[in-house]
Amino acid sequence: MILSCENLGWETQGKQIVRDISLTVNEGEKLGLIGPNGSGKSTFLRMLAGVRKPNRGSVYLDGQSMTQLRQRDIAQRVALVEQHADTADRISVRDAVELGRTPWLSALRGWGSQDDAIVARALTDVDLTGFNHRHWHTLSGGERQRVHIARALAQQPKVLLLDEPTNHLDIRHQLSILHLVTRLPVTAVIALHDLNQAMLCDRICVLQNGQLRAVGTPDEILTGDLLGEVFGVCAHFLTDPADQSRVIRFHTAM
Ligand SMILES: Nc1ncnc2c1ncn2[C@@H]1O[C@H](COP(=O)(O)OP(=O)(O)OP(=O)(O)O)[C@@H](O)[C@H]1O
Repeated sequence: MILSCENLGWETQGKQIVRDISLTVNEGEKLGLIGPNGSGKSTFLRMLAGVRKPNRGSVYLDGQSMTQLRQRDIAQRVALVEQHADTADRISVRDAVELGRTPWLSALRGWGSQDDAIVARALTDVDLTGFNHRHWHTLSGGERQRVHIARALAQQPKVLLLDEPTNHLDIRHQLSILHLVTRLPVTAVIALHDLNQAMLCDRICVLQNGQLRAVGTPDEILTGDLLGEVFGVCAHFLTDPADQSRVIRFHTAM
């Protein structure tokens, strides 16, 4: 599914938080979303998900404006994992992930064995097999993060929007979630603070003060000049002898 937006903007209290963003994310593409704290990444993702109504511009799914789609139609197509997502205390892990199936259920189409299999698969994908009956409030931060990702996977969306999906995870789970997402047959936008992880994406989009500063391949975008201008750091590029990939080391700017 192609996700696009035109002249997207949101302002509050007279302050323009996201301004005039036009962008197309191609079918199956993984787009990394980077930018300093407060640059508008979460706000932009929420508008792409249809959760925050833009003040200006529109979001399109395969060319159809989101405003023409019912909430249920959007939920069958788009899943969002928010940065500080919470859920009711008494819910079990299994129940939380089953919520991902809600957009697909109706009076005519009740819960079936196929839904059980999808939920079980989602739990396996995030390495939470055996957590079915654990209560949400007993989970660690990283386990909660993985439950939210499993809920989004169980939704079987065509567009997956992830807001810093790795921020609570240990390094093994960071890598496994990123590799899982990059292999999924979905169009994805992933907000990331780890710029080395952002290099796994097909393209990277840089936000600065709510504006689209640049978009392109990791090699085009992650240059010393741009990182200096946007993040105010000095970047040095090394080569990993294991696979010849580029690694960025950061230093405070003088
Ligand atoms: N409801 C709101 N009312 C007032 N200001 C808001 C609101 N939502 C967001 N902002 C402001 O808009 C700016 C962008 O916020 P946003 O959360 O989108 O940034 P971000 O790039 O995701 O930041 P971070 O990297 O810190 O997560 C911030 O300065 C934030 O304080």
